[in-house]
Amino acid sequence: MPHVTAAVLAGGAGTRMGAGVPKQLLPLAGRPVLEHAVAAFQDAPEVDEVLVVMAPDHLHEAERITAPFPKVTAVLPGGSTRTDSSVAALRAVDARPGSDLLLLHDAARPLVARSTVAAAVAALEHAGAVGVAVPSSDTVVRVAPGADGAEAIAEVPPRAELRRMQTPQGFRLEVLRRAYAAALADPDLVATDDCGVVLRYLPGEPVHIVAGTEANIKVTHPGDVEVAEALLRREAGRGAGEGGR
Ligand SMILES: Nc1ccn([C@@H]2O[C@H](COP(=O)(O)OP(=O)(O)OP(=O)(O)O)[C@@H](O)[C@H]2O)c(=O)n1
Ligand SMILES: C[C@](O)(CO)[C@H](O)COP(=O)(O)O
Repeated sequence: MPHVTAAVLAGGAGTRMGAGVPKQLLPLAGRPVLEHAVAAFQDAPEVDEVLVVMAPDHLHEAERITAPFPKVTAVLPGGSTRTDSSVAALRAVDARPGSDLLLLHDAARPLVARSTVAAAVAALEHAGAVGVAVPSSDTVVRVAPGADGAEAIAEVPPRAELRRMQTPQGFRLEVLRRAYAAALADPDLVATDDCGVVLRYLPGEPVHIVAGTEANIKVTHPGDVEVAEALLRREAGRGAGEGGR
């Protein structure tokens, strides 16, 4: 059996939320957002170990929140971008040989389903990289400045080919290691997720997709915690196990 490490990325500042504290520390149904995300991996039988990558000024809060979770083996300081925090997780795993698979998950996605974690790990039996995604119900367009300089539609990609990426995103360690070795040598590296890093820097490496759930939202803007609370209540109403949580 492969050794699976999940890294919960909680190194962000929550600027868009504007709460005065990082959004992963905000209460969601009585527990911090971060605790929900960590609990999802603690409860996942496929996961052996959990690392938490926390905003450097809030390491002690993360240590306190995660202390009851026996799978949490380290709380590490994050970097200034999400990519830097992913690299911090990768380096920590690399420094302790024994891991085969690494799942990178946004702490800001506290409603990740157990079935999603299981599907991501299962896909790594045959794939080097896997992302979780859902179809888009909106039409998604690419924009560019028009002739008058104002934003205009430049392209309407076929919606059936589009997916919205979520986390966790999972990798065989040697794949993520090679991808980031190339990425970090690129002075123009800009990435919004880790599957994108593999796709760009290891073009021969297929990145598989498994279906996510609509409930796996990323708490990002004011009001999202209330949405997450409503989703949690709905999942609780469906009963444990049903609805995937
Ligand atoms: N330097 C960073 C930035 C982000 N993250 C984490 O990556 C996830 C997704 O990032 P995002 O939603 O952008 O979180 P923030 O960076 O906190 O939000 P904002 O951009 O509004 O400041 C979050 O769990 C966040 O804590 C991280 O570990 N390290
Ligand atoms: C990784 C991610 O959650 C996939 O949708 C997303 O790209 C993170 O973006 P953010 O700007 O760091 O929230």
